[in-house]
Amino acid sequence: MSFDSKLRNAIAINQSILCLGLDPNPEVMPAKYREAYDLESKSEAHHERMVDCLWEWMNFIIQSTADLVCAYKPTLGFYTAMGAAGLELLTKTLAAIPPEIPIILDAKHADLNSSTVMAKTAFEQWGVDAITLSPYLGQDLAARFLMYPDKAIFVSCYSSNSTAQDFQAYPSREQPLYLNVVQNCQVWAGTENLALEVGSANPDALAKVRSLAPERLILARSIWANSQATGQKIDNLTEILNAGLDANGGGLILPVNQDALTIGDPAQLVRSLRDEVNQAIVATAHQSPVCEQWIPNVCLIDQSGHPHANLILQLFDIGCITFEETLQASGQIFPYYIDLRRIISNPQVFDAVIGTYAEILRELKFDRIAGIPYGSLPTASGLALRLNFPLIFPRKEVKAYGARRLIEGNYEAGETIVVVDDILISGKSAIEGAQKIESCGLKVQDIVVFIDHEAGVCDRIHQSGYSPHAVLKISEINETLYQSGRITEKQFLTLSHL
Ligand SMILES: O=P(O)(O)OC[C@H]1O[C@H](OP(=O)(O)OP(=O)(O)O)[C@H](O)[C@@H]1O
Ligand SMILES: O=C(O)c1cc(=O)[nH]c(=O)[nH]1
Repeated sequence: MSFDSKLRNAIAINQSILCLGLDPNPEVMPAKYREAYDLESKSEAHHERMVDCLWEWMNFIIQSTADLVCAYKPTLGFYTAMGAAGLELLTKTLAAIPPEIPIILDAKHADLNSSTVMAKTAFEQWGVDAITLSPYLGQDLAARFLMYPDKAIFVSCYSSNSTAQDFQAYPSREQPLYLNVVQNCQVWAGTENLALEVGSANPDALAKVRSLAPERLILARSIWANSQATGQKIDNLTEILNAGLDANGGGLILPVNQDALTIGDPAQLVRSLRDEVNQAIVATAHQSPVCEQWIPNVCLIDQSGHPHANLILQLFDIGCITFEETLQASGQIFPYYIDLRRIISNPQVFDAVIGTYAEILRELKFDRIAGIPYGSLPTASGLALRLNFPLIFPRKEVKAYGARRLIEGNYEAGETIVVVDDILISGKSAIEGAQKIESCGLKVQDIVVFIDHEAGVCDRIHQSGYSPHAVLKISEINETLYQSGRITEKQFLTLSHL
């Protein structure tokens, strides 16, 4: 089962968004295990027994809390620090975790050279479901771990450590590096495979990350830093929930105070925290409709969200929608430009876009796929390979040399062709392409595009005798970008007045 499904199930079954660290730190070992541990530690030869003491402790924590948390998070450093015996302890601890509870290995891995083997060991040998990574090696590092479609990475984007401010807040409060990290890794992978880790007792950073990544899972850390002692209550729980929850009241994992590891009855502490958090979530959810109904001129994110919201944001982030006066093929000048040709340079986005076209094509009847040059040729090629259909394309200009063909690729007269284009603006390119195909004895019924620019273009396609299908309407893109804070009100209005 994928990390994403496992986590959702664990949240639902245990009614908990709490994640518990499994850190065998001898310094905070409870007295019950401490005595035996201290005794063993007096002798070098008794190293194995010391590890046994730590395992008994970890196992007790797991057995006490497995019905109260949505994930466990062992910190790799505590285990590797003990050498070979520590790795043995890790293996035993992982094995004690019930298979339905996802494991997030807190490795903060940051070494590119060892990343392939690390991914293999963590995901295949240890069987963990997710791993934390340091972001500064960039997408190359993440890519090694993203080779596993059922697993996930948590990109560590903000730390509560005060001296980390020197880096993460650089160069300015308005455009700090950590938000750059969030924005950048939005295009590395979809929401099922890439989550964010934010360590802060102060909800501000969490809120900023959430506004840039409205759809991502966030693992909050260090929220206990300002709370008074024994860990039963988080001082600013409501603020943290308001800052970190997504528009659907989910998408957030909270840590249990590490005090839970040190006390005699961890179940009681975790249960009372879980109940407190759940009540606060319900109270938070009750507040939202009131805001939505009564605050005028403020666009809040629609609770239901667009099913392709994540993809829309990724398209925006890779520069597919820009706001500059641009000459269109029709000769008109628009104050924006939609450039879907950029998707081919980002494999994750390209793959997701092809998936959305494929859903539509699977419902249609045709013999071959035709792409409209040039913009849609890569997409049509991707679809031909994904759906296992032959590909052709009408040439934009017929060459004065070579085979001088109007249609490239093989076909039989009378076959039905589905036409694939990226965007319908005036509809001219798609209609002319379909007509060229028909002029060679083929039939065209359906034209499938990624974006319908609206303003009557689908009517024109119908009037020319074809059926238009679009993954997205420009108005849906506009709404999603505005609700997520990606575009200003002025830009929203620009795209609204087509
Ligand atoms: O509906 P329309 O008004 O025809 O506009 C949409 C067309 O414009 C773009 O192609 P473009 O002509 O820029 O050529 P390219 O794909 O070769 O870049 C786009 O790829 C569509 O095919
Ligand atoms: O030429 C156009 O009209 C045009 C093409 C395209 O890909 N995007 C856009 O906004 N306009």
